[in-house]
Amino acid sequence: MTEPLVDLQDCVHERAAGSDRFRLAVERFTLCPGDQIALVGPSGCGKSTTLDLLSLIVAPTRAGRFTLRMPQAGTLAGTLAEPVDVMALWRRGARDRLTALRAAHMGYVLQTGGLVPFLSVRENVLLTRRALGLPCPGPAVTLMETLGVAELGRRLPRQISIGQRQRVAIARALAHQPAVILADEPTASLDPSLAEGTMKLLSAVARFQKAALVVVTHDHRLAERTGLTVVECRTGAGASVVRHDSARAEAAA
Ligand SMILES: Nc1ncnc2c1ncn2[C@@H]1O[C@H](COP(=O)(O)OP(=O)(O)OP(=O)(O)O)[C@@H](O)[C@H]1O
Repeated sequence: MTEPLVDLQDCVHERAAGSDRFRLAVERFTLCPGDQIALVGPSGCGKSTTLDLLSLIVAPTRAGRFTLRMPQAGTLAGTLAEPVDVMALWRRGARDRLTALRAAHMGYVLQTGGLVPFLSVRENVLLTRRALGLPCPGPAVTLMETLGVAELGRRLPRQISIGQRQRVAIARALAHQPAVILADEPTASLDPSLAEGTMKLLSAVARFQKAALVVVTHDHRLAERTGLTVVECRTGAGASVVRHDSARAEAAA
């Protein structure tokens, strides 16, 4: 059985804004190498919050288990290192360690690209590689060619189209070869024909790099056409619930 990269069990995140209370219960969530998941559900159900939990940006209020087991440096989805107890890191307030884990092993694609406006396309793509001290450009050249943005390297983000910006954002998220790619509505700002091509490219490059992919999307059908496993964030009595156990799904197949 494949070992999960991410393993959450009985994880709860609660927040209050004024008199509004929000409660998200991740009953179980495992993410294995090669998984490609689309997280869908009604507006406000907690899809982005789930992504923020997975990307170590938001702390769980409590968790029965929250571990990360990432590939050892330089093995690209090969041998997995010993599990890291993420919940223990949050309890200890070890934010530097959480930030380092996120930077080394995760890539994040935002809805509107989030590119640094005063850096060229090439420097945007290389940003995380440089921060991690990895050789540059490394695999970024092939990645930019695959995503059709290699010719745009010298331009600034404002000098390219919105569709190109999203493909640059995908290149940036993958350039340091993270084990996990998280994307929040990566095609929402694109027209439907561009959205389909971009989602399929994201899926293809993630598969090529052997990274696991979690995409938040409103477009259930696009997720299915792309071949992503659809996981629903359900709203219930007083809480939203997410459940996905890819390790079990594989065992049952
Ligand atoms: N920074 C915040 N402070 C307080 N409440 C927040 C904050 N961000 C989100 N929320 C609330 O938390 C709940 C979950 O929000 P979240 O963004 O995770 O939902 P979502 O499913 O991604 O929504 P959408 O599909 O509309 O983007 C909502 O009730 C939202 O209003």
